[in-house]
Amino acid sequence: MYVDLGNALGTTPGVSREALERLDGRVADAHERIEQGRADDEHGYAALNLPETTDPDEIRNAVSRFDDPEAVLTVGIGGSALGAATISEALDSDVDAYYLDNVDPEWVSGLLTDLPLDDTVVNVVSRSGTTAETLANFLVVRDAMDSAGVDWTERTFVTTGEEGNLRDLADKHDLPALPVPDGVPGRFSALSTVGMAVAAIQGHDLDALLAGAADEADRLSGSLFESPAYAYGATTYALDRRGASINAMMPYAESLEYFAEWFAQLWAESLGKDGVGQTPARALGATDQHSQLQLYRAGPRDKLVTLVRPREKEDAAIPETDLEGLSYLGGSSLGELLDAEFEATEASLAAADCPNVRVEIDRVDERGLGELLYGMEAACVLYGELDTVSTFTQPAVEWGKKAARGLLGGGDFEEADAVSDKRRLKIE
Ligand SMILES: O=P(O)(O)OC[C@H]1O[C@](O)(CO)[C@@H](O)[C@@H]1O
Repeated sequence: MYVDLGNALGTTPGVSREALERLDGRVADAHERIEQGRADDEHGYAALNLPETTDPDEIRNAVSRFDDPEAVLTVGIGGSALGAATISEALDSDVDAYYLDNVDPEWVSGLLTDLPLDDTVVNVVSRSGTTAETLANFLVVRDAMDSAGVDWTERTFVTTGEEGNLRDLADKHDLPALPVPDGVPGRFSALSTVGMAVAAIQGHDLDALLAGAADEADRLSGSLFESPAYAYGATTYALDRRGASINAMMPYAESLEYFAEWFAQLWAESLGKDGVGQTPARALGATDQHSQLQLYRAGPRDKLVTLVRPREKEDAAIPETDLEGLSYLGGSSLGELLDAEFEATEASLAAADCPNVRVEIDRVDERGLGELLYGMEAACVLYGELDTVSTFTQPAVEWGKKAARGLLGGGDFEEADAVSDKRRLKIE
């Protein structure tokens, strides 16, 4: 992973090189704390050990019984789906990957109608084993398989913790079960059993994913000027402290669209604590140049833009044309145009004094994804240390979970009654 901070220096909001040099002392202290946490396999910090602790053979063996299915359907939500989706959506495979990570009935029913259930592997993923959306979707999928005359126990494996409803189900029906890594919150689990089982079924190179991550891990050091991951984490932190409370993650590759969604959970759920936290905005280049860029360039000075691209990509020629005014396109290529758009957007933001950071990988392959996923995770951990937040918890999500369960009659939750139907001003 390569990071270029040039367009974050002296912008508005902006950070100076001197300020980064002053911050580097705190980066060194944070790095020491992170390394100690890794050495002690502490909750959360253990995520940064995954390049060594994830066993690709364990994953490959667990799914080896599913011989070349037409499709793999993941039933999970949040970190239990987004890591796998980021990897599978970025890479080509003959095995189609689908994700049920919401409980929209029309969407779920439509997908199950279209899926070849007799040739689909179902991957049910939940660290806690109790997430309502995941378990509800699993029950619906199992019923659809029953109705289709498919033996669901022959086509289902689970990835879950040692306890919970999902573990009980696996034990009861002797389902293949992968463990979730200890001490790794879901949003940090892409490079583990949670995020890599689908990649294994799709035939992707798990070792290259982990090798890319290991490369980035090897570059973590006591200075942001030596580590792309820390450079990104420290600079986004410094910009947030100076007013850039929004970070628009804008990859210039359709294959990285899911990566922006994964990044949003990583950044929001890790850093949004006790009244602070930089808001991730999901964007896509070049598409959002015709959508959100107006706000990024001419709106409030409260954001930075992260521009991500692969340095190499397969290309497609733009045919020559004699159409009036289009000669500049003909004979060029879509890749050249996309690169020109990337660089023009970068320059446009810089010309308007808007902070932006360039992040590049060699190409969107397993190694590049490993670097990018690990690099952003390490950047997030550093940011959390600098912002002195509890990076690896997510207590604020619990209220809504209990309320939803209470509203369904799954448990008493007075607060839900206290709030619902009180604050209404219905305009109908
Ligand atoms: O893997 P689980 O336990 O089903 O949780 C799914 C997601 O829900 C959360 O716990 C938030 O509710 C995320 O942190 C997690 O990635």
